[in-house]
Amino acid sequence: MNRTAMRASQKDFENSMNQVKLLKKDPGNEVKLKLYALYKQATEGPCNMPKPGVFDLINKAKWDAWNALGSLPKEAARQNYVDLVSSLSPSLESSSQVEPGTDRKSTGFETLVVTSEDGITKIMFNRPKKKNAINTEMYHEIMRALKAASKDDSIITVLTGNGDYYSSGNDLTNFTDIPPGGVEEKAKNNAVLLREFVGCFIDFPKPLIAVVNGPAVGISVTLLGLFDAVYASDRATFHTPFSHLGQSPEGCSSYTFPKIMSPAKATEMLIFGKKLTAGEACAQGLVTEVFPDSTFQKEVWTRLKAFAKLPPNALRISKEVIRKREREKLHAVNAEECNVLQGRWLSDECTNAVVNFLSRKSKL
Ligand SMILES: CCCC/C=C/CC(=O)SCCNC(=O)CCNC(=O)[C@H](O)C(C)(C)COP(=O)(O)OP(=O)(O)OC[C@H]1O[C@@H](n2cnc3c(N)ncnc32)[C@H](O)[C@@H]1OP(=O)(O)O
Repeated sequence: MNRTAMRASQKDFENSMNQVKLLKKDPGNEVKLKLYALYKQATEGPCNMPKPGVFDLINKAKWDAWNALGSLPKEAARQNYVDLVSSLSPSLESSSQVEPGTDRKSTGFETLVVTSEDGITKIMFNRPKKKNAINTEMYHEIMRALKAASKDDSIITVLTGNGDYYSSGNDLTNFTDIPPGGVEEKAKNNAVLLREFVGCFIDFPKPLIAVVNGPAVGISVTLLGLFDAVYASDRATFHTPFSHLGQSPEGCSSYTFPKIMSPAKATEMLIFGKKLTAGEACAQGLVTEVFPDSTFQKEVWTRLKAFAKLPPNALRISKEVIRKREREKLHAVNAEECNVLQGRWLSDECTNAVVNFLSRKSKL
């Protein structure tokens, strides 16, 4: 039978709504918008909402999708919804076969896989399909994982990424869910979150090691200045395109990078957005050592396991001796950077860059 013959019953429609809730594999924004629009059309008829403002990106996209359905009859929208959900069945079937560690809830985290073994707590960014972009939930989960790791019985803590990226930095959709207080409140909330987040790295008491498995962007790069060692695959790149995004440096990089790599080299990266290869980042002191990608995991984890057998108190105390003089200064730098960024996030330069990325007009 031709399913487009507008025969979907209310029961079919309800079944499809339930199926959507069971989808474990994210069908992507385009499909989610279509589902939203068809649902609204099927239940309420043609779009009857006032058009949201240009900066209210998510609600604007929803409104556009619904409005685009024009005067499509409710029954047709209901049928189209049922057909669309049934076309997603491959992702329904495969949801139970998702490999461990790929976008699946693990040890109480939605965006991370956190494991503890051989004296090493590994915190792995786990949004590979989004290049491990750090959304608001992930900022909170990383803080929670770091706090737990600082108290657990592991000797060292490692951050790494699942998939081909280490992390593409701040999830640019973080700028889109505008609270009732408007964009000013959003910028303030983000500044508070960022300050607390970076503070967890400044204060982390055990050796903290980055295993940079692939490209790193934005905040995932700047934070490396607060790590105790950084091991990188030769596939990794290091990119801080803040000016391109109308933003300014964070993660204490305005202080750590000029110290690590000289003010002139830091300027090329932080102001002009020069992307470094792993070899260049190593030559400039940001990366401890680079390994061929083919042997990266094996060589790095062998080394880390050996580190984790060292006397834990000696490791902690040595870290404290090395870092304690700088801690107060780093907190002050962090506060200032967040303050400056709060202003940047309200600028036209930043808004345009985010809108261009989200509307697929630009990429790094
Ligand atoms: C609240 C605290 C704020 C702290 C501020 C920190 C500042 C920063 O971190 S600035 C850096 C921000 N990051 C970016 O500007 C990167 C943007 N992403 C890209 O330019 C590209 O995605 C890429 C070069 C990283 C990868 O390009 P590629 O062609 O290989 O893959 P895509 O198809 O673009 O990506 C797959 C998928 O992932 C989504 N995505 C990737 N990165 C981000 C991101 N940073 N924010 C939001 N979404 C991201 C991308 O949109 C794709 O999604 P769909 O499959 O749904 O289209």
